[in-house]
Amino acid sequence: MKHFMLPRNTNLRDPMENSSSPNPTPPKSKRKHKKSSKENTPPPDPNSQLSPASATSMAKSKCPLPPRPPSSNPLKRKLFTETLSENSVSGASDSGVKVIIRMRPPIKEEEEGETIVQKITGDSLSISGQTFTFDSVANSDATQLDIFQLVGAPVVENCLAGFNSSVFAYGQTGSGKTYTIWGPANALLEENLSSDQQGLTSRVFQRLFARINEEQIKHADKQLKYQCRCSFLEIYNEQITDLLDPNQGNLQIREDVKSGVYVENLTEEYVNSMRDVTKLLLKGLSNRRTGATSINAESSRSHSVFTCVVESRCKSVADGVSSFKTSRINFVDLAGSERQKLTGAAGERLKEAGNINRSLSQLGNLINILAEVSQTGKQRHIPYRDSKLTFLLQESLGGNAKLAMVCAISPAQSCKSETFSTLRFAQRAKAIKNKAVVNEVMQDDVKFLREVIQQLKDELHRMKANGNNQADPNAGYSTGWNARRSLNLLKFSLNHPRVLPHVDEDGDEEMEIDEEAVENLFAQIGLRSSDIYNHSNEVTKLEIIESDSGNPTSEIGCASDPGPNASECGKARNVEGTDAHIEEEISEEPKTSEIMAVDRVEPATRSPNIIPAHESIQENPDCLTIETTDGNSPGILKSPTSSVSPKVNQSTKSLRTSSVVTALQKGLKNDGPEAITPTEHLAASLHRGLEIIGRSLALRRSYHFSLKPADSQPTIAAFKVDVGIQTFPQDYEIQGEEPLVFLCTNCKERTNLEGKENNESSNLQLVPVDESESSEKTKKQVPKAVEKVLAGSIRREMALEEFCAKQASEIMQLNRLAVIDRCNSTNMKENAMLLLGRQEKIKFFALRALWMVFYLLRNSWEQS
Ligand SMILES: Nc1ncnc2c1ncn2[C@@H]1O[C@H](COP(=O)(O)OP(=O)(O)OP(=O)(O)O)[C@@H](O)[C@H]1O
Repeated sequence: MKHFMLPRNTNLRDPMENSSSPNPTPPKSKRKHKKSSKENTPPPDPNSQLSPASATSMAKSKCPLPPRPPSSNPLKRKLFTETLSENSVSGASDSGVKVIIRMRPPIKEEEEGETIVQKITGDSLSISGQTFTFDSVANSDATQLDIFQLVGAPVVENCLAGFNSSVFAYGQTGSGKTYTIWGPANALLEENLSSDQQGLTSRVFQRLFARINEEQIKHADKQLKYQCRCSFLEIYNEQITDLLDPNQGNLQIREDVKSGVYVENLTEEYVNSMRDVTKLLLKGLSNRRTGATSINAESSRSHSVFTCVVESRCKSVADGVSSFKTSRINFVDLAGSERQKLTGAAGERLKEAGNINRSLSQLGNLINILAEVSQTGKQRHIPYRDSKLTFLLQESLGGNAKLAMVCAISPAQSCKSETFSTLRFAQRAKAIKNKAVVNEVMQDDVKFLREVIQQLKDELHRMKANGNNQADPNAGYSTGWNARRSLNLLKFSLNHPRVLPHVDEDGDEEMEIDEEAVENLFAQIGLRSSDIYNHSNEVTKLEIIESDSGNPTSEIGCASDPGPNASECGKARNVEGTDAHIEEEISEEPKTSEIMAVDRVEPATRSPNIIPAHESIQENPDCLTIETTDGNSPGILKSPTSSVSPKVNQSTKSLRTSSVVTALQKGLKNDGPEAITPTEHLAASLHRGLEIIGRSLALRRSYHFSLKPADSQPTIAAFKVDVGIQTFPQDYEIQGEEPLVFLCTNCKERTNLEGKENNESSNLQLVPVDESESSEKTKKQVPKAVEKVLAGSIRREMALEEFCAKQASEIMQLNRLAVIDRCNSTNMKENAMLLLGRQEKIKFFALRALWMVFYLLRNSWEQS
């Protein structure tokens, strides 16, 4: 049951903790929870013996109650089902609605008339030659005890087992619903407690208290304790009234993720004995709206719902682990359907009848839909909110509750049409499948989740601390890094080992281009695309050459250590077989450095429009890194080499915006204390990069990649646009004079690059080439290669984003479960995920923007 009529936050509270008193402290609520001082000594049980099934159920249980359950709250239940160990969860049981037909004896006026309903067998009847079959058919001579044994006894055992249960009485006015559920009013009086007229509710409570007593004695070693609290309400003309405090009218139904559906401000009172319950029943029933109709002198004009929440706690003798169970029993006496013609209702009665019929028709409609869903498996909208009744009782209708429907009928010919209607309703109700689960939480589970929450809190604090430390050049990176660690932590905590989905980076799928988005991007960074295209007239052609010869020029960018010794980053490693490509994956251990292969790039003629990397780094650290291995190189264009189809190899994976942030923050440090956010850095970088590219585009320069043959001439240093890689041209030596040696601070490996074989991946170079010698094919290949690089990165980022979203949803579920320790960490953890999401979004945005720019470039080249 979805916490219907339960005060907020009461479901998983532990009122019995530290309480040896049989009368625990009432929950905090506007509703009253009156303790009873009565002894929990059940009166003699007039009802029949325990069912064998229940005895078996008890015997099997480790604690006296059946297997461990998910929570009654669907969200909590889901989380438990998904995250906790097998033995802590019992599966949901699909249970059909139990339908019992009860035929009342003919009343005086009907005695002379014809009886049209005949019971055929224990579960079937016939009416006007038509046969109907249900779970049970109770003839007019069936006693209240018979009905208790059919319906009430299972309710008690289910309740003790931790299942929610509901009993609905449905039928036309005067058919015996009230009689069945409550019994005649005088049967509730103390002197008549053993009367055979007693209604179902009284009998259930008698049995319940007897069983509770029995179980507590039997499992005293496990400190088994029970606690019951009750509420009583009516829905009259679509308004809810508290029958235990009728001054509280027009109560509102609320729903939240923690408590499910409940009635705000509804009185709840603790009950420890039959006497307590009787008192409440008498009080509530006397406050019910009744009225005389031609069929029933005391007709109920409202739906009334009596609810009892039973909570239990026990401790396993073996391991000392406590378990908490919560179950709920609803007794629902529906107002009777009536035909105005038949009842002769007028005035207020007529208005009531209209409301009653409307409400019952909405219930019928809901039952039809639920029956259809159960039979066909089709997903449909279930209109629970059509009426107060269905909204309030939604958990009983197709949800987490075992439902029994007692359909009362009259045998009289005059009621034929109504009886048919009731039987058809009963048939449809029979088709509904509920999913009742045992509502139990183990202390171990609570402990585990508390630990996870604490870890997440700590992680969030660390992230925040790092994120706020703008002056620290490492801040951005470490924040990003911690975000990854958080994901790992989550992955670990939630016991969901998973890796980022593999993305084929070299895939050739076309990416969708949003021209408008490109324009927006330009606008955002303060440029108009037209400005860019009309910027300059110089013609230069750059080519990325893949060299497999000696003298490979490689840069190993130390992306992860942009601190004070950042200049040491980009230290030597043998390019071959080194970390030429960095897989962007979540690893359990933090990586202290990311080493990226960058190719030596030689400048063409030193165009004023092309900014050397070292200048750009010194003058404007925010720009995209354009590096040169030799800032002093003469501006001689190298003869183009024959082009080979470019391979976007592993080095392309070095396009990482996480490094951008790092690099930018390094620059930030050099620039002084002024705090610039990573987003601003990114925007500035894009601005600068686009400007450069735009100028080149305006000059109708062609960029393309080629594979440089092994025997190619040493290239002259040129510029290379390498997104997100911090370069340190000052560390470069002119090729041929000194071996190029770079050492990463972290790995401290020193490798002489000279004369070593080059990994293909490290040899991408951007060099000026003669346009005339470039083939059309090559022209197209250049942007395509870049496109692939960017597309791959974008896909990877998208995958990461998707992963983050999944993790976020898991955290959300975890947050919902956080009711267990009443921690207010929901927002914190959500913020954490937002933070994670933002990091990834920045990267994704940057890559996407660059990809768009290159796409435009390609178009332009193709056109030219
Ligand atoms: N099984 C029964 N045995 C004896 N009397 C019965 C039985 N069922 C109903 N009655 C009597 O029939 C009358 C109408 O019953 P009841 O008030 O329970 O009908 P109802 O379905 O609740 O009607 P309404 O919907 O108008 O409230 C009552 O006087 C009740 O005592």
